[in-house]
Amino acid sequence: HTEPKAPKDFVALSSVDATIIQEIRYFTRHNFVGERVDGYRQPMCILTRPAAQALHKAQKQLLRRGYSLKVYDCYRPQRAVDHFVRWAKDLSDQSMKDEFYPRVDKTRLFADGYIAEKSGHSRGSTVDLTLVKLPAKPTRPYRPGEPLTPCYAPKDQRFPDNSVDMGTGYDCFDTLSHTLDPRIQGEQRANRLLLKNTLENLGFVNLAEEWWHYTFKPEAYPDTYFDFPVSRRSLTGHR
Ligand SMILES: C[C@@H](N)C(=O)N[C@H](C)C(=O)O
Ligand SMILES: [Zn+2]
Repeated sequence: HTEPKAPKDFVALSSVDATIIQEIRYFTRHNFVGERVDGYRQPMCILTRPAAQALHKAQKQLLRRGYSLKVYDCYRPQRAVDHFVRWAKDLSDQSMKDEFYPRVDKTRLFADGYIAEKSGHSRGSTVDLTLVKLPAKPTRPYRPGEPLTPCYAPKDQRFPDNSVDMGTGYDCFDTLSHTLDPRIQGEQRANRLLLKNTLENLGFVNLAEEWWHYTFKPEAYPDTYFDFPVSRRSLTGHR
């Protein structure tokens, strides 16, 4: 049967900037759901062209300072958000709590602003990302069932990530992930601010609850929630 296609101003980020590192977590089982999320057919970053071009500008500035961007999530189909909603209603499934939301009750994740039922990601101009100091270290895959460590533990105890220390891991649903949380100081705060200042200068707006979440403004599709799958095919022969 036919899946919806992306409008033609959506692009693969790799075609605009091949140097930006991609670790698409919802394609893997290493995320708060603990399984591949609906609609992620390939581990790729799709965005509206203006958002991708703005990330390319940010990357050029950061490379000069010895850093690279690394994206964890970009365009997110509505069916993926619906998967999050279904997962959130199933209180018997807390398999990833010990890493991703140890101190937040699962019933609070939407009310506390960590996950949205209508997400900016589905509009195509929102991205979750971090900084990697170059040269990037290799990473190891997550092994389903491995012991989990809280995402706010000291960096050397958290699940290994070749990113700089932002004070918490990605998708750490905790007040410590609030971008300007006063408990985050020193190098961790400086890292958050380097990402924030670089991106805000180029037109991105941060979500105060999450140091990793940015929307490029003005949005090409401020009120359309797309549902084409994350795959090369969604971009071929598109409208
Ligand atoms: C789930 C997390 N990565 C995220 O993107 N949260 C915001 C609030 C969203 O779902 O749009
Ligand atoms: Zn996000």
